[in-house]
Amino acid sequence: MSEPKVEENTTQEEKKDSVENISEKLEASAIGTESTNPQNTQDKEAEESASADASLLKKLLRSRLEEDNSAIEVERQNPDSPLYSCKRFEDLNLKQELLQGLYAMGFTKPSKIQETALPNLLSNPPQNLIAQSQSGTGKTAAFSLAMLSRIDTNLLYPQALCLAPTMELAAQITDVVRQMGQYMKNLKIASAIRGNMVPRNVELKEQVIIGTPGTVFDWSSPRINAFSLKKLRVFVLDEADVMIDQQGHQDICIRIVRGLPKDCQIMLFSATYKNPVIEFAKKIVGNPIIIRLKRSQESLSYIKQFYVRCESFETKYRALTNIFGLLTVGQSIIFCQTRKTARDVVVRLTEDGVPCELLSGELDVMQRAAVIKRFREGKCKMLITTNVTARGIDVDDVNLVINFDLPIGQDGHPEFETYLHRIGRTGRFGKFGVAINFVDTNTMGALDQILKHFGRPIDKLDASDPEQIEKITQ
Ligand SMILES: Nc1ncnc2c1ncn2[C@@H]1O[C@H](COP(=O)(O)OP(=O)(O)OP(=O)(O)O)[C@@H](O)[C@H]1O
Repeated sequence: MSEPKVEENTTQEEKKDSVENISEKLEASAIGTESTNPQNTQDKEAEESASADASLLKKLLRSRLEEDNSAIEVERQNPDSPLYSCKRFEDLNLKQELLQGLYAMGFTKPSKIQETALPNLLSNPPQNLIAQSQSGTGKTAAFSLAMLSRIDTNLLYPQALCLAPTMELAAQITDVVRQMGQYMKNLKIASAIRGNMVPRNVELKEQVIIGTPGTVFDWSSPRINAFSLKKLRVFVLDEADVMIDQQGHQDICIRIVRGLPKDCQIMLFSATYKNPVIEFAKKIVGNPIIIRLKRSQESLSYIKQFYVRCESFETKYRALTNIFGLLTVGQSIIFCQTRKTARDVVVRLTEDGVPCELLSGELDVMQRAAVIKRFREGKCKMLITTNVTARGIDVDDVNLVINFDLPIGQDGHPEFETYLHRIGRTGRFGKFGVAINFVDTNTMGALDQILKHFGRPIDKLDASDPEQIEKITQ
């Protein structure tokens, strides 16, 4: 049996128009693939004009990306923005070594959720919290600071536990906590994800455990007995709505909550909560402070949303390759509804010589970790995936998300929360992002519902029109 994977730190270290002709226009500007539509081969001029559009767009996007830092400053001055704050980290009563960690990460001011949640989270006696804040607004940093503030690194046993729905997300949180706690002496972090094993009946020395529910529960069970829930001071549920709403996760999460001592602080964080989920959460979390967003605040104004009308896999695929010719700045994520579609897209792109990688549940643990690592490092620029990557993954160079398929539930209705989480992979912490939805006759109604639900514009996209292209970057 191997040792647990341990992260150790010592001293350093809406308005909707009908879209009809975008795919034909895009077909004329296919880049990296041969046009398969003979009607379009006639028009060489269209190709040249599309290529000029492409370079215009690239320039605009580049300048937009360069403006990002000042855009964040502008957001910070706007009281309606999720990045607005009137406090400084120095006002939040954080330990000196945590402030150092924040400075090392380049964080200068807290975001709204951080300045609102942290005083509550750090107060004594500890208070429970159910918090909502838009994607990419610093929830992870908020609860990581709270966990690190509550632990005593002189005590060598688990005191803080954080659960996340996927191992990629758990690994990402582990990274954030490690960076933030880099100046805390003796800090040790254990990563409880599938594949990491621990010896039986030997208490872990790590003060923080971050993992997925199954493995964490296993480690705490009498069979493994690697830590005691009863000794925890802080318990965090990230992506809390899915953790308490999804079969499989729910049972384990509830069993873990029931095993916690009465004075253990419980924090739930997510960008989305359905009302019944909040009601249920209130029942399992004693006397919580609740921070909620109005529906109109849930989606971010700096993620521009568009849609392209495509009636088949072929037209979607052509639209994809053409848009890609236009939007090659930074990195992108393409969401498909099924593993099969994701695989089919990857196969086609690969045949056409377009570098991309697949990340879906059909890959094993090691393969998934390797793909996400390459994506994070920028070695992979285009990720084709399913909902497995919809939540939480934070790669700040992602400036384009494409919904190759809209997220539609088995009941035929759009999955609003999944939509928001997917598009929230771009537009991180005030950065500019673009989300493009491919819709056909069957899903146009779902797009309409998404538009009405969030009350944000989802504009018609016509890539042959320079004005429209310019609109993308405004
Ligand atoms: N105060 C801050 N100053 C600067 N950057 C920050 C700050 N807080 C967080 N960030 C950065 O913003 C990005 C998004 O933060 P984070 O991943 O915590 O968002 P989130 O709200 O948890 O997102 P999601 O809802 O997608 O899980 C990260 O790259 C993080 O490093």
